[in-house]
Amino acid sequence: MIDQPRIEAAVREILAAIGEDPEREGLQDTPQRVARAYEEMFSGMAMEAEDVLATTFDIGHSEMVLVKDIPFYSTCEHHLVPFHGQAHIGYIPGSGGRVTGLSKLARLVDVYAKRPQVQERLTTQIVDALVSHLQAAGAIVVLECEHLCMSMRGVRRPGAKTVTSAVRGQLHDPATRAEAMSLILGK
Ligand SMILES: Nc1nc2c(ncn2[C@@H]2O[C@H](COP(=O)(O)OP(=O)(O)OP(=O)(O)O)[C@@H](O)[C@H]2O)c(=O)[nH]1
Ligand SMILES: [Zn+2]
Repeated sequence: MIDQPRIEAAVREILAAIGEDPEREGLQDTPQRVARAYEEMFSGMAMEAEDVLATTFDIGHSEMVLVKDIPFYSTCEHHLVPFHGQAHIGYIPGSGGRVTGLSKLARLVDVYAKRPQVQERLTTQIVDALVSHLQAAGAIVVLECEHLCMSMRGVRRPGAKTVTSAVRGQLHDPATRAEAMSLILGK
């Protein structure tokens, strides 16, 4: 649980610091709104990957499962502004052939995306969770993101895409990796 009164006090302070009047009508409820928004944006702080991946099915499928174009939003830990994009997640079930529900892969993204993040760590945390908690024999995660800290401020390059990838286990095999990448890129 995040400390809502503390966020509210901090937001009031920021508003005053930029020269605003936190008591003017339009801003009176803003600290509470921001606190509620942060509760959602940082909800991953209270979630564990193992809980999300606890539901598994033994359907004897030992080939790659890939869910692509999973939209997500995260928060850049350097500037506390959003970065967002699409996640592509593939894994090869472990020797028991256990797979998880497809929606759980999108939930797994949120466990780590809904925290202050950098894209590289988000990528490796997702891929490592598939190995640790789903016992996947191989896993690949590719993230394609736009960082608002690069678009709306600073270097101001809207549209620039950052692509990160991480592979584990059997996905190190060049042919398997190439198959995954062609499935991901074959839009
Ligand atoms: N590697 C990596 N860098 C990121 C990510 N998100 C933001 N950044 C970068 O973090 C860097 C922070 O650089 P600093 O020089 O400390 O901060 P800054 O003065 O605000 O930098 P500018 O954004 O260039 O104005 C910037 O280059 C951002 O583009 C990310 O997910 N991964
Ligand atoms: Zn940033």
